[in-house]
Amino acid sequence: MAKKSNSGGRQQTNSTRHPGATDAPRGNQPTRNPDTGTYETAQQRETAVLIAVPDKRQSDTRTQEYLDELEFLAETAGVEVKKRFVQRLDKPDIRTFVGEGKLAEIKAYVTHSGISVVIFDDDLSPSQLRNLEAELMVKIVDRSLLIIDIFATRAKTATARAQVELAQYQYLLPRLTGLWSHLSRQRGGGVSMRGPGETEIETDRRVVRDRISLLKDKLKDFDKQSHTQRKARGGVVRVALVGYTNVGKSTIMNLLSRSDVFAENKLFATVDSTVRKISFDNIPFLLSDTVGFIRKLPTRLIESFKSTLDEIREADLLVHVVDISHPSFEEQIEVVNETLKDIEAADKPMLLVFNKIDQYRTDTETEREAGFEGMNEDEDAPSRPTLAQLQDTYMAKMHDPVLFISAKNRENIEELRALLTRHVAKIHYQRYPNTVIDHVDGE
Ligand SMILES: Nc1nc2c(ncn2[C@@H]2O[C@H](COP(=O)(O)OP(=O)(O)OP(=O)(O)O)[C@@H](O)[C@H]2O)c(=O)[nH]1
Ligand SMILES: [Mg+2]
Repeated sequence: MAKKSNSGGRQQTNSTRHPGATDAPRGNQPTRNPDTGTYETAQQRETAVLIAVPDKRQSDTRTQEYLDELEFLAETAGVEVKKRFVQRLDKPDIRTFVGEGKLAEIKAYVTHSGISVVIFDDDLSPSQLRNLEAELMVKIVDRSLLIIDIFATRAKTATARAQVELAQYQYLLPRLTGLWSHLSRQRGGGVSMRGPGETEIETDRRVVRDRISLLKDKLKDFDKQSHTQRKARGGVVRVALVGYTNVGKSTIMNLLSRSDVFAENKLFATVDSTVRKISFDNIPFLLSDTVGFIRKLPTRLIESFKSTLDEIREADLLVHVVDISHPSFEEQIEVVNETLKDIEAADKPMLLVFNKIDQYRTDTETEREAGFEGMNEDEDAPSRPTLAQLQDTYMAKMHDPVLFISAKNRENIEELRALLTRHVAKIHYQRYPNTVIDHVDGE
């Protein structure tokens, strides 16, 4: 991202690129790539520090897990993380989020190491953002902005792009300061357009508000179109793959539909939803791959992604994919269930698919691989059970059907296909009781 920048090759992440920025290239003479139309510079990746302010109850392990995720997000956005700062506070500082002493420590490091971005694992208020920018004199990025930025680089369809742009402008509106004042030029009006006595910032706010209502109208049109499209699909059973980001949804989609949806080891590889028509045992159904969830997903983003989330809301069956190899997989399940509640899709029939069993390691296995077996014996952290133990626990405690697979090694994929067929067939024949059945598996 630092290498390729639509906004003209200044060294910056998308995090600083507000929607619609059209600055001319300057700085270290970027060259324009004729194929992509973007500007490229020989500059190095941007460097960042991460800041977490957990409350006193949060364990160190948990704090580091959250920071691992934040670092993964930062890397996905093309930023290299150099250091993490943690300050335990019952309540973040109202003015600068971290306390005075910690801020001085961060500032010394940032200045000394030439850090260009400071990333917070929480959302900052507009005034905290301004104060921190003034104190640290580098770009300040909070969790929402980081996620919105990644979405912005990933959105491909017109709908997803409009949804992201809406989220960007909604984020920007309360944070407009003098920095953004050149936005007003984009309306083409310049000074003469302004009413008497109006400040530049007020003009900018108006520009942004106009843009927000335009985007909302545009999205309403898209909604109407997709509503018509969905009607045209008739009563075909609809299945949606849901889950935390990076758990393997797109990989499973590709396996089941033999299609070629973009999957990679980055967060939010999929932002647009993809729908494929599949037929198992002569029963057709639609399978959609959807945007992954994450903890503290900005509510604005959820709201503006309404059209994409409709795919989940209108599904007959959800396939909840979990990455069993992730240390926080149980919390991830919770986050997904909570988000499903938020979008009013929690009451749907669900299959729970634990993926990446090939990558699952118990503590002993991890230690053996790292060559220091037994070293962890007296730590109070609960040890990880074996896969067989986990399987037993989950089969017993979940009322949803459960399956353990490896999409990578194609393990238990036939079982997944059979389970899906059974459930799709059940819904299909409830809907069309008079259809002749060629062959239906089980149940
Ligand atoms: N080891 C292992 N890796 C897997 C497996 N399934 C998928 N992956 C990898 O996990 C990463 C994420 O896979 P995706 O299919 O992009 O995940 P996703 O859930 O669609 O992710 P988002 O679209 O970002 O929400 C990729 O690098 C996959 O190759 C598996 O069974 N085992
Ligand atoms: Mg995906």
